[in-house]
Order: sequence, then C-alpha cells, then structure tokens
Amino acid sequence: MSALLQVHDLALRQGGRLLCADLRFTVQAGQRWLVLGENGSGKSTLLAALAGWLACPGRVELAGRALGDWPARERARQLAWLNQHDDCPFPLSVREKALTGRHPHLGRWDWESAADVALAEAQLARLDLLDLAGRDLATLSGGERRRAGLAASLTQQAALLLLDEPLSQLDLRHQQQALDVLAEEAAAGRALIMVSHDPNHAIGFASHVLLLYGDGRWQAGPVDEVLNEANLSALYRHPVQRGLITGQPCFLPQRGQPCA
Ligand SMILES: Nc1ncnc2c1ncn2[C@@H]1O[C@H](COP(=O)(O)OP(=O)(O)OP(=O)(O)O)[C@@H](O)[C@H]1O
Repeated sequence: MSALLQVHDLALRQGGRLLCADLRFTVQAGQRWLVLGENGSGKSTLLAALAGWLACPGRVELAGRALGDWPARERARQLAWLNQHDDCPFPLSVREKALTGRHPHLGRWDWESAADVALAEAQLARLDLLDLAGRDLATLSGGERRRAGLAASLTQQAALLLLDEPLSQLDLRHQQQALDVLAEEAAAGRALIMVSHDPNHAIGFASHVLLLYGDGRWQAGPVDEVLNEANLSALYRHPVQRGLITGQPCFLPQRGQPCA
C-alpha cells in the first residue's frame, strides 16, 4: 500500500529559529496521529507546511506526488486543514460554514447541490450543531464555533485531515464526541494529524504520536513506543506521571514540582 503522506527531511523555521530539523515520518490511510509539544514548538507551523501554505526545505509527498505539484483545488480534495485561527470576517451561517467544505468539489460557477447540503447537515448533526444551522457564526460560543470549523473540515471529505487543536474550547462531552467522530473517519480510511495540548487525547484514539521539542528535535512513531513518562517529561520540561484509571493509562503533570 502506498503512503498517503511522506515527509522527508523537512526543516521548520520561524523568525530565524530552527523549530524542527530533518523531520521524517510517513502517514498511511486510517492512521490517527497526535502532535504534541510546548507552546511555540512548531505544531501549527508544521500543519501549515503540510497543507502547502509554507515553503520549507525538505520534501512532502501527498499520495506519491510532491505537495507543490498539486493544483490547489485538487489538493484541497485530498487534504483538509482546520486552522487554529478559523474566524470569518463576514456574516456566514453555520450551515454555510459547513458548506465551505464542498468548495473544492464545485466548479467555478456551481452552486451547492441538495446532496452537498445534506452532507454538510449530516456533519453538523454528528457534532450536535444541527439546531444552530441557521445561526450566524459570529453569535456562536467559542466551542460551538470550533465544532462548526470541524464540521466544515469533515464536509470536505478529504483523505487527510490536518486539525490544529480541534478540541480546544470543547467541553468534556463534546471532546469525546469529536474524538468518536474522528475515529469513525479514520475507520472509513481517512488519515488524521491532530494537534493537541493533552497527551491523554492519544489514549484509545491515536495510533501514532509526533513530539516536537521546538529546538530541532522530534520523535515520531506508534503510541506505545513514543508516549511515555520520560518523553513527555522531557517534552514539557516538567515531570509527568503515568497512572491507570480502570485499566486505561493516563498522564498527569506532577504537582508541586518547579518548572524547568
Ligand atoms: N511570522 C513569524 N515571525 C517570527 N516568529 C514566528 C512567526 N510565526 C510564528 N513564529 C514563532 O514560531 C514559533 C512556532 O509557532 P507555532 O504557531 O508553530 O507554535 P505552536 O507549537 O503551534 O504553538 P501553540 O501551542 O502556542 O499553538 C513560535 O515561537 C512563534 O512565535
């Protein structure tokens, strides 16, 4: 099976600072990657590079073809990017926001079809947003708006979802709901690369983890190999303890410890 995404020797820099050097990893269809790291370690920069919005040294191949060789519309059918800052400067209903995910699939002068609307509304329903479909995006709470952005990414039906903190601002139930929806997407063959600040989002969800240390170093691999106390303590420069809750591992910061 050929890889959906191949990252070869990618270097991430911002403002003259090297964030990540020689990054190499491969994503197959159905895999769920969680990206972890401190504030400013380069997680959003990585997603921007993988989305083709940031030119970086190295090579990224999407479905066997260099990222830069994809025409923008075709690339957007393959790859959805939920940005961390997903605000909209003009009035837009929640339904219209979800429908933006269909734009790469429409011709220049096409309107969305009934099937497009049905698909968008189905994604809103999965995220508990159908009752708000007619509301202006600007009137939503932060968590509701975040879920509307995720619904738009799902409506795009891309093979690869790049999700920058899709669970931020979501309450506990909606976090779990979103994780369940994303797990369904992965089971249907889509690949996910999701940024989070909670290593526990990996538990029972992620298949792989990418740790970005923000100083050039990184670690990537299956959850069982990469997600452990030692790596997380080094990543966050704070002692992290692994515990068990009803047989499930969980990671917690040690209390009362000075920060490094
Ligand atoms: N245009 C820019 N000029 C200079 N520095 C920048 C620029 N854009 C981003 N940076 C810096 O690059 C670093 C990485 O930013 P990035 O947004 O990728 O971090 P992140 O890991 O996503 O952080 P967070 O967890 O806070 O969202 C940060 O220190 C940021 O201040």
